[in-house]
Amino acid sequence: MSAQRDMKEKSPWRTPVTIIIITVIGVIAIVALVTVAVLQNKPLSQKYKYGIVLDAGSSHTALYIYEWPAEKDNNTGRVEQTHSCKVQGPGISAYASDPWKAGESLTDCMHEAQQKVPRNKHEETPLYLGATAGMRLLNMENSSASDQVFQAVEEALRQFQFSFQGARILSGQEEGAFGWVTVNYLDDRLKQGLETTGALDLGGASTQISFVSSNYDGSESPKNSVTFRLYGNDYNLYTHSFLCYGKDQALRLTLAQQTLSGPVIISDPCFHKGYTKIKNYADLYDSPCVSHRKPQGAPATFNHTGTGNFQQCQEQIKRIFNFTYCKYSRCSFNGIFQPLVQGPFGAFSAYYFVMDFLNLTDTSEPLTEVKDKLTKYCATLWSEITAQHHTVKEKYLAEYCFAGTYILTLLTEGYNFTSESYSKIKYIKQIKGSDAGWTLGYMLNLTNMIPAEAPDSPPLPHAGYVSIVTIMAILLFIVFILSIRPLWSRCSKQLHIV
Ligand SMILES: Nc1ccn([C@@H]2O[C@H](COP(=O)(O)OP(=O)(O)OP(=O)(O)O)[C@@H](O)[C@H]2O)c(=O)n1
Ligand SMILES: [Ca+2]
Repeated sequence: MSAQRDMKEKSPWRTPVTIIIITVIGVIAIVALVTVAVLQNKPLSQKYKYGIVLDAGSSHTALYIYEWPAEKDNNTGRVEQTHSCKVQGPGISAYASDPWKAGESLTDCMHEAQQKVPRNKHEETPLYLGATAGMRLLNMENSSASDQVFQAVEEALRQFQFSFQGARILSGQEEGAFGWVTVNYLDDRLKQGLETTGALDLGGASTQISFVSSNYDGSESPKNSVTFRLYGNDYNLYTHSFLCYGKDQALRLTLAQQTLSGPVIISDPCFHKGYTKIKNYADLYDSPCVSHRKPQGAPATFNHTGTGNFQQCQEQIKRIFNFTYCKYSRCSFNGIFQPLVQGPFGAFSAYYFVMDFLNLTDTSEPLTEVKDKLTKYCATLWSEITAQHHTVKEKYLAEYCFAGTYILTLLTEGYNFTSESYSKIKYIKQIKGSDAGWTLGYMLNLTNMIPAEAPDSPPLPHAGYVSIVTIMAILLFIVFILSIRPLWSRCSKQLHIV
């Protein structure tokens, strides 16, 4: 008996030290359990991924850097633009006769990108170049020149450590559709399945309109229809890109119809009174948008003189749209199908630059008032305009009367926006810090960042999961304490005996 008692008393499980150790281990285990629960799905340190897109537009090239958390969480609109760089000089299509310069022009912005993307991420960062209407026109006019420009650009981009994914011309459909994806992604409309926003993009050489129309299924004009399945929602998008109807080419079209007989002086209502400049016929007609209309036997130059009259300018601009034929139920212009515009719209690129300059971005202002203001602006003498805006590039400055009039005419006559639907347009440059344009949508698509189906939502939100594990841990702790209580009381009795 006494030997047995001796053994019991000497058992290591019965010493106060052992009991304290067990208690501490128990507490540590429970704390660890709760910590694991709290950190579940949350990385210890936030790591980022990067993507670079070069937008090789007709008038200029811009580089955009995007950043997103590396964790596989594609369920929120979390890709953000962290940096942009405007390439000095014209768009790459202007280097047709000197292709290597097109490549060289990109290097400054590429060096900037090297600085902005962390060094250890360069190799894994995809780099894309997408070209739009300027290269579309060059490709139509001289495909070998366009190939050479691409070769030069690719060679230049391969010099960098980034993961170069190629340079190509986007179709007008892609340009329109990706602009729409960008706007709706940044507005968090796709993930939540909200009513979408239409996209209006005005470039230098082409212009795009894209929107979802509830009473259009895409069958009437399949080439104007793009279908997407994003986050579990189906979208049937109407989109069209009008080549030659960007701001610069539309100006050529408008001027070309005033120079049919090859006059020496052109009195242009879209330019300010007092504006006068000698221009070359060869330059005006140096574009496939107008080259076929070059007047025979025209002199080398003409004197481009402004008369500053909004009403007459609008008349001239209307004539570049053809409304005479339409084989569909309804058309915008030039025989292109378009359902009635519907819902809110975001208007960006030159829509924004121009209307922002003219202080006409407030679309709650009635259209009649917008027209009145533009009438006054166009009627202002050129000398006054240059005096008021001496910091603005003269080429841009001379064209704002035309550009503003063109925008209003394109929207109301071309796309059939009414006073009411015009008020649903928002002129935008950026949404939540990222530029509106096709580049973000293009990258999201190429990196598969937008899933077709909504991500499986966990049965409980993260907070709910943490609460349940915490409650269970507390219960476990109470049970544990209760179970070691007899040991504690026996232990303290022993201490009393001693
Ligand atoms: N502050 C500015 C900047 C640009 N522009 C005009 O805006 C047009 C260019 O718009 P942009 O969206 O940059 O065109 P690109 O992308 O170069 O052309 P595209 O999309 O047709 O390829 C040009 O006509 C340019 O004169 C302007 O009026 N004011
Ligand atoms: Ca563009």
